[in-house]
Amino acid sequence: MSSLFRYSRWASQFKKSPPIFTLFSTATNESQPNRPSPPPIRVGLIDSVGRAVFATRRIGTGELIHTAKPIVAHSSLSSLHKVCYFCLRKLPNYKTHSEAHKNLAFCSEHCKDQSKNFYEIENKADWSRFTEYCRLQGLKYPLLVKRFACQVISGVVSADSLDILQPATLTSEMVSLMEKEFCLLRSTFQETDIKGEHMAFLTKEWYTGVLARMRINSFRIELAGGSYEDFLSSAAASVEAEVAIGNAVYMLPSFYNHDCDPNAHILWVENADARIKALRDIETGEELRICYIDASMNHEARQTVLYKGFGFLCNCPRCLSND
Ligand SMILES: C[S@@+](CC[C@H](N)C(=O)[O-])C[C@H]1O[C@@H](n2cnc3c(N)ncnc32)[C@H](O)[C@@H]1O
Repeated sequence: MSSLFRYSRWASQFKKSPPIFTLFSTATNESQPNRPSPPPIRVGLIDSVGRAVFATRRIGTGELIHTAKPIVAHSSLSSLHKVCYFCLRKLPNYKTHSEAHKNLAFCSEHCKDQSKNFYEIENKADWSRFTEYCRLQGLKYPLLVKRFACQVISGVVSADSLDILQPATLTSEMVSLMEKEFCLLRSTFQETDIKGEHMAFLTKEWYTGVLARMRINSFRIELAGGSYEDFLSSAAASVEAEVAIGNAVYMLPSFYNHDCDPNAHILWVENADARIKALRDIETGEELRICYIDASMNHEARQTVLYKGFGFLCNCPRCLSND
């Protein structure tokens, strides 16, 4: 099946839905008053961009709209032994690369416990060839797919749990370039004692489908330094900076569309838990948008980066006015 066909089949699922639908209930639960209130947002569908996030009440500047835990996270290769395997929190006394031994470290018993099952799966294999290949090719998504595959094998997530996310359209050239990393991933698992039936999902089609979703929906995690006020002044992270501690995929943040003059912002303070905050006052019913790129670039450069990185031509008001 061609990637384009797969994408149009994915997109047509949503055309069958009413124009605007609510995926996440925002009603307060009066029978459980101690439960935190649901976030003041709903996910709806609009013609120009597909799914989108809307405010269900007025949201003030600087308000924390919601937090989100990753579905899957992986440290960047340069941070591999410097951050917690599970939450990517910086470790106080990390080992240097030459000292580092095979096992990765945790920041707490809680993180160790949360990732116990898939950490054991990952630790059964020798990932040195796979990791080296990713390092040489400058690849980050295969590392996320590897971690996700370990989660699937361990049974903590199902193999189709990312299917709801929008996939990138992959050219046949991109798909053939993935052959080597896919083969390395599969052969690394095959060298372990993991039973074949637990790896039945690990086909090339599954790999490319997951990677296509990660290309569009994964976030590069940079911890916010300084005060939140300092951070508000910088609406977007630089795509090229070397300060990322890792990458992660989330569910709800994946429904936020891009704007070159956003009203919301995603940030990370101490680990991979994301916080979505309002950059300015947002009215009830207004769409919430974040900025995927460095918004200080000029119009042409922004369009190029968005098209190459995410495959879309930006239709935000700033771009439509050629600013
Ligand atoms: C992370 S997803 C956002 C949620 C997406 N609309 C959905 O239905 O899943 C990013 C995709 O949304 C669309 N999109 C987001 N921002 C856009 C914009 N400013 N202009 C045009 N399309 C946009 C593009 O198709 C892009 O690949």
